[in-house]
Amino acid sequence: MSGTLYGIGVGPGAPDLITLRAYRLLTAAPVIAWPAPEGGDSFARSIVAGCIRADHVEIPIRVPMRTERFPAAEIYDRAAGEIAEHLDAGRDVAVLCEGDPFFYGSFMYLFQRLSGRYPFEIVPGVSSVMAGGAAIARPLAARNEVFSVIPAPLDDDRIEAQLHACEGAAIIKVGRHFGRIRALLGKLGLTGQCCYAERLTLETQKLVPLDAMTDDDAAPYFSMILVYRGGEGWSLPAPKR
Ligand SMILES: C[C@@]1(CC(=O)O)C2=NC(=C\c3[nH]c(c(CCC(=O)O)c3CC(=O)O)Cc3[nH]c(c(CC(=O)O)c3CCC(=O)O)/C=C3\N/C(=C\2)[C@@H](CCC(=O)O)[C@]3(C)CC(=O)O)/[C@H]1CCC(=O)O
Ligand SMILES: C[S@@+](CC[C@H](N)C(=O)[O-])C[C@H]1O[C@@H](n2cnc3c(N)ncnc32)[C@H](O)[C@@H]1O
Repeated sequence: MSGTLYGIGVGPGAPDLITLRAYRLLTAAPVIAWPAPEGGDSFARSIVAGCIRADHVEIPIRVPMRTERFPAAEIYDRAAGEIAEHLDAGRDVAVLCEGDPFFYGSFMYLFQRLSGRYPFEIVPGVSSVMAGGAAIARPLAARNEVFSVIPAPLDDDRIEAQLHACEGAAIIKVGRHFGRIRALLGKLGLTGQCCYAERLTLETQKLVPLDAMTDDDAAPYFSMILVYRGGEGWSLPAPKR
């Protein structure tokens, strides 16, 4: 009998924000696969490093984080082949993903390649966006408000149109797009209603009102800008720095 493919959300960063199910499955699986950038450590693996044992077989999946799909597609093909060998031998494989696996996560590309052939289970994780609302102590959406998730690599026109159509938003994948996005939010008169949130739930978490930053400030990839226009007059507590 073949093994089961697990897509495991490990949460936004704090090791105790993984679910009981994620913990149970990843400690029971003999094989663990995790994504990482081409030249750096795996954030997903670092979140659960305390649960990984010497007898776990580990499969690193080094993904070129580029806008063109072709290089990543080849890596996913190869990783799917390696995972399939374990599944064929009856071994379960847990694929780690920071946050939730089906929310802008690389697990979906392995799922596409393997789910037709093997039993699978997807374990939802606490997404970074949910950690964002908790960190700024502000409900992300209420009543009939529309909350949007907007990827920063989109062009300004698309982002502006999305912002016009919602009361609240999380602009994710900020990284090198920070200056452009802050300038756009300024043009739209929204800077005063935004909070910049970096490395949420980690010791190094940073929360800064966007109007306390300049367009020249730098942001790492693991950052987002929360935009809040709706709600019923909640006030933003002084952020921890
Ligand atoms: C092109 C670009 C933007 C875009 O999304 O368009 C992009 N990643 C960029 C940068 C970047 N990404 C990461 C770092 C390291 C940060 C650090 O370590 O400090 C950096 C910074 C850097 O490299 O400079 C880490 C990372 N990325 C993802 C995860 C989670 C996961 O894998 O689940 C993790 C954590 C993995 C871990 O656990 O460590 C996931 C995705 N990133 C993707 C693309 C898709 C995969 C590619 C594909 O399949 O084509 C996918 C699956 C998203 C999707 O498909 O929605 C953008 C290019 C630059 C730009 O434009 O700014
Ligand atoms: C490729 S998406 C993956 C999202 C992830 N699957 C989730 O459910 O949160 C990566 C983006 O999520 C956001 N992100 C993930 N973890 C974060 C954290 N700990 N703090 C701030 N933003 C984070 C950033 O905007 C980052 O660019």
